[in-house]
Amino acid sequence: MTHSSVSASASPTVDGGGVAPIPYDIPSTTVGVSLRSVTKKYGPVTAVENITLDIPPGSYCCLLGPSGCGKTTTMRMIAGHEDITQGDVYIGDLRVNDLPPAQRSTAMMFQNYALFPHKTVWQNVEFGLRMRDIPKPERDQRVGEILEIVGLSQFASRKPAQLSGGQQQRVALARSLVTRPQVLMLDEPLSALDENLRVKTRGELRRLQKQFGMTFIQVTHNQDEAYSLSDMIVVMDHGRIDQVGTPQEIFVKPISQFVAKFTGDNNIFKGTVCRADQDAEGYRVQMEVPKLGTLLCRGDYAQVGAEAACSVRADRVKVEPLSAADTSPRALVNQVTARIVAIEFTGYVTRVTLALEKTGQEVLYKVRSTDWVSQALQEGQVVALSWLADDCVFLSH
Ligand SMILES: Nc1ncnc2c1ncn2[C@@H]1O[C@H](COP(=O)(O)OP(=O)(O)OP(=O)(O)O)[C@@H](O)[C@H]1O
Repeated sequence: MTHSSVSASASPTVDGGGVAPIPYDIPSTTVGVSLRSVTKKYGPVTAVENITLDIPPGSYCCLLGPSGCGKTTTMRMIAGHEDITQGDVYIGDLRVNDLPPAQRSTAMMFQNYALFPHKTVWQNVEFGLRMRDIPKPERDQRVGEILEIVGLSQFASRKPAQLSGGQQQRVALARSLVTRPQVLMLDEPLSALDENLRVKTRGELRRLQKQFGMTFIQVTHNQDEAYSLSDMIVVMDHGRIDQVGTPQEIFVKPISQFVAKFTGDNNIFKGTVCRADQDAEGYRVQMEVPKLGTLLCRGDYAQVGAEAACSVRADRVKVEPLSAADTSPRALVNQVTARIVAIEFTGYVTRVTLALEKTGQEVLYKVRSTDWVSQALQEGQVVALSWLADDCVFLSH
């Protein structure tokens, strides 16, 4: 799983548009990470349960899930800061279960950056190289280069307290990268930043990861962050992996109620599979939803009689006045009446909450604000709510 990485002469840009190759050969290699049936127990608590996962070399992987689902424990086992109760961890082709962190070619960037407050930016970045007894001329060269890449050369003699949150974050990143790890792990690296800076900094992180071509593994509980950064998202729940996929796959095709709830504004309907017909694109599934009737959705596999659910994204539902709704039998599939209970203008998008007339279940509708205004619908109004079977995703559990 090893491949050679970058070495080029173009100048790096931190603020520029394109992704410039880094000007020297760090890291010389990058590798992937594999977990094989990995379990971690703390006494009676199972923090991570039987996880198998392959993170390809050079990818940006986010471990996404709610607090306590086992993300940090998983990352710490890869980095060697936590013993593995069962299973194997490989970095590249090397089984690392028994290797101390310093011998794993990994680096970890912590949530609070863990910078030395009394050392300058330069000294903070240089620290790891000193610990490795790298001679001074090489230290100077490597620290100088990495500070240039992260755009901090002019701040080299400042102390961390004299920097903004985003700049401190970049010092921490430079300090992790300067040791030339093959895999970089980042524990909620953006959580200390305010919203604007978070968005800007995540763009920088992604750009640097591409520049270096190095495997990044990041822990986050923020789905926007995972969507914007990742090549690969691993959604975790209660110590297990629920779904692995690209951001688009997770967004468009969640496989479980948990993923659908956690990763987006999805409307979920629970019921029983009453019919499943296979065609070229998978399964066309009919679900019987108590008090609501039959809904049609799409899935990769469904078993008749199984209790399951289906989900439709808030931006894929259609809302229209009852008088305008098509009442032909075909159009009545996935069409229900609902009352508008709340309208929330959030700028570009308006979020509309509706209560289904038959069940009272609340459903979210997200619409471009300009479109909403032209629809001229009011709170309290009863409307027709519908969605296409192709936009409705079958959730097996
Ligand atoms: N040292 C420990 N001793 C006992 N239980 C632990 C220990 N560390 C973690 N746990 C438990 O293991 C589970 C997973 O914790 P972990 O920190 O990996 O979750 P997380 O998804 O990273 O959460 P967060 O987003 O809050 O950091 C939790 O139930 C936690 O309480």
